[in-house]
Amino acid sequence: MAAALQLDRVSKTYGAMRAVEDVSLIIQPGERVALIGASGSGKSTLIRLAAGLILADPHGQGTGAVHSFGVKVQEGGRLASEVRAARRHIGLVFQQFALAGRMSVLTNVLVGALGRISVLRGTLGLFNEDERRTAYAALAEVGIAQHAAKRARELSGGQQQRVAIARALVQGAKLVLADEPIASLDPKSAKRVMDTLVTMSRDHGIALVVSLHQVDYATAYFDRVVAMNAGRVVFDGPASQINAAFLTELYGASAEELILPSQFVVGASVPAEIPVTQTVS
Ligand SMILES: Nc1ncnc2c1ncn2[C@@H]1O[C@H](COP(=O)(O)OP(=O)(O)OP(=O)(O)O)[C@@H](O)[C@H]1O
Repeated sequence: MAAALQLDRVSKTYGAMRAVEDVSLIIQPGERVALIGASGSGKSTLIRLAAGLILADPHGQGTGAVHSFGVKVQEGGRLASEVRAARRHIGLVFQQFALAGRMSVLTNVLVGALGRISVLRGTLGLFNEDERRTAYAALAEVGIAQHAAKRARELSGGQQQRVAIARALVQGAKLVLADEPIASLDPKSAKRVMDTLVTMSRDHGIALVVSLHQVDYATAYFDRVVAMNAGRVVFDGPASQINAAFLTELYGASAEELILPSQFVVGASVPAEIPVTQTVS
């Protein structure tokens, strides 16, 4: 089967700043990968490139290409003609909860169905009973069905992230790209959102790429970690290899940003070197 995500020699330059430099990456269907790196290392840019939200630098034939499940997203600095088909199976979860705050939670989840229904029906919000049932079931799956009728903005940050996950489920996403989904959340909500993302991936065989600042979450929830520094992939391997000493080797002084004392233990695989200030059962 084609890779869930394949990046071939992708770069992105902003003015004189190389945000992403010559990155090639393959994520298999159903695979879960944490993308780590200090602030400014290129994680968000890489995720946006993967989703076709921004264009890679034009490099010529065969480079700067992004494919998802064999469907081209972009190549050589141009969006592919089939990008809409690719986006249909790519779910997105962002740090800033990208929901329509005034609309109901259920409607926000139904937006996930828009790729499959007519523009007119979607614009008028004419979702049928089946679609509503599916959206409701997705909300139940992420544990917030009781909030279906509320306006999205009335929900907490963690609950809003779970709405975004439910939307990806309704979309029928086969790949979910989550850009710092827990950056604005308290530790308890962060754990809940990570649990929900990983459960969604496992239960539905959805490939998952999550960019994270907090390395302890990466090691607790993922088998594979991709580490970026100054736009480049500097490590791609088992999470078990990641500890404070290794991060210092990779990042020097900026490793501190990634291995700040955890607020709580998120899993047994938190590296022993990371000081833990408080334990929550
Ligand atoms: N739209 C933009 N215009 C100019 N420079 C940008 C833009 N987006 C990102 N950059 C720069 O590209 C580099 C990589 O940024 P990016 O946001 O991808 O990093 P990041 O690892 O996600 O950081 P953070 O963890 O702080 O979100 C940074 O130096 C950033 O300032």
